[in-house]
Amino acid sequence: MSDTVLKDLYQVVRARKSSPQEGSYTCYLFDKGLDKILKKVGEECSETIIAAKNGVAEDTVGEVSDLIYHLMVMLCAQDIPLDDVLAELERRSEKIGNLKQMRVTDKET
Ligand SMILES: N=c1c2ncn([C@@H]3O[C@H](COP(=O)(O)OP(=O)(O)OP(=O)(O)O)[C@@H](O)[C@H]3O)c2ncn1[C@@H]1O[C@H](COP(=O)(O)O)[C@@H](O)[C@H]1O
Repeated sequence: MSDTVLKDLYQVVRARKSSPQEGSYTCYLFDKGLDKILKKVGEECSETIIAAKNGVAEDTVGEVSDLIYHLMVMLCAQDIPLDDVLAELERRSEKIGNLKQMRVTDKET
């Protein structure tokens, strides 16, 4: 899988917002508005939990993918750049990585 798939998905979703297309599910969601988008995020979240609880990996992968797509729609609906989320994850990764490194160093001394 390309590591740009998330960025590509976000770009497609953003393009749907600025230039609506016939038959586009994304445009249908933008037309319905934020409450509908948030309802879908909630539904997909619940379906993800149920799939994970059932323990069928293939179903969980499908539900997580639905959830991520709807999160991308939610971010676009609120004009929040995906890069802000990626930067936050990167910041946490560095911060938590540094903390773990400090703990290892503490144990060694
Ligand atoms: N990743 C997705 C994606 N994941 C899920 N879905 C749609 O999300 C919907 C979720 O299904 P549900 O049964 O929960 O909902 P529904 O009953 O169809 O509709 P609701 O009335 O409940 O909203 C399905 O119609 C799926 O097709 C997606 N639709 C689009 N994308 C991506 O968005 C791009 C643009 O899609 P369009 O906007 O449709 O051109 C596509 O190329 C994909 O990359």
